[in-house]
Amino acid sequence: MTSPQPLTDLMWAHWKTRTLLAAIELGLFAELVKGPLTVPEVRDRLGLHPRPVTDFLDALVALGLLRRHHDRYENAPEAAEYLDPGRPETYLGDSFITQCAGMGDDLTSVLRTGEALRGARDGRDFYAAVYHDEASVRAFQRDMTALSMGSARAIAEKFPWHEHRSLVDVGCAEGALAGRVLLRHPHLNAVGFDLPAARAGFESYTSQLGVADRTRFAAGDFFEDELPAADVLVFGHILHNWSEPRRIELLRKAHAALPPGGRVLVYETLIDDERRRNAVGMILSLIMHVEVPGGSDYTGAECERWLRLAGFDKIHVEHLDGPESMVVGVKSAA
Ligand SMILES: C[S@@+](CC[C@H](N)C(=O)[O-])C[C@H]1O[C@@H](n2cnc3c(N)ncnc32)[C@H](O)[C@@H]1O
Repeated sequence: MTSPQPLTDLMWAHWKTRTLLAAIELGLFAELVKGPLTVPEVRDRLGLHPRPVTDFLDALVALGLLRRHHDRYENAPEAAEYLDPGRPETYLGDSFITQCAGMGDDLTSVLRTGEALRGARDGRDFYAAVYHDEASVRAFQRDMTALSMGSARAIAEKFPWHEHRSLVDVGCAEGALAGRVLLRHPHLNAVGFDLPAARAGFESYTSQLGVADRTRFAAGDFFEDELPAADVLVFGHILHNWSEPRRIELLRKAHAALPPGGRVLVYETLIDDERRRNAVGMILSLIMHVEVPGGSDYTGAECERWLRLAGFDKIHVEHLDGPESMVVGVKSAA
């Protein structure tokens, strides 16, 4: 006899996420930022029905998202840092709404038809659709910042930045990676390279962080234009948007833009080489199939092969944070 628990765990995992989504949609965490509240206060402020509200709040306590002292509820530290919309630098609430509410409903049809959401044919269609106005560009960028923050902090610590003076964050979005690294390493300068629509977000984010005097935004299309030169070129969550030949093309461009001794750094939700353990990596790969045909996540070994084809050596793979890892390669002197 086997236990049904691996299956029922998945069912409860869905409900745990659903409960969190309801709290985000209702504005609960934002309300608790103002101070601890009792059940009747939460009920009144959010306009909730009295019957389910105590179970709702205590379920969030059990999930570790709220804390209860006597009859008052407050945000747990993780909720205070990542679910407070007043902290856009780390806010993950919008990511939960875009990643979890509704989008996965299309997975079955994508698996049947191979057609991506909104009929996108490749990453270009995807970004053209997502960047339809300034507000949606900013929402996408904030999402990226929140999702990449763990990796950005880990890269600021683990990469040998003291050996280099400059970096280009290729497909920088708001510049979360460049911002974190520059805050930690005052000797560095950075260029954020992205489509023109990303400029306003990048410039506002880096000036909020106080690193604008050491950053510059370069507008361009990484398939049409050369990449700016620097000691280190970073690709964060870039390669998984594109087909394999496109990935190799970008890495070859990076090789051309680096000086001898320069490094390329690819960070991504890398799938483990055996394709057995990093479920998040494989699920994110499914999300790529939903969003952009040709897009998918990949293993460290696959990335290492592309880096070698592009001319890099001394390649290593290193874990960063949660399900994310980086692959680093060196451009050796000819
Ligand atoms: C998935 S986001 C990753 C953002 C950031 N590197 C991170 O890890 O959070 C991909 C980025 O690539 C940019 N991008 C997409 N197509 C591009 C192109 N053809 N040329 C330059 N940037 C592009 C997008 O605008 C977006 O900012």
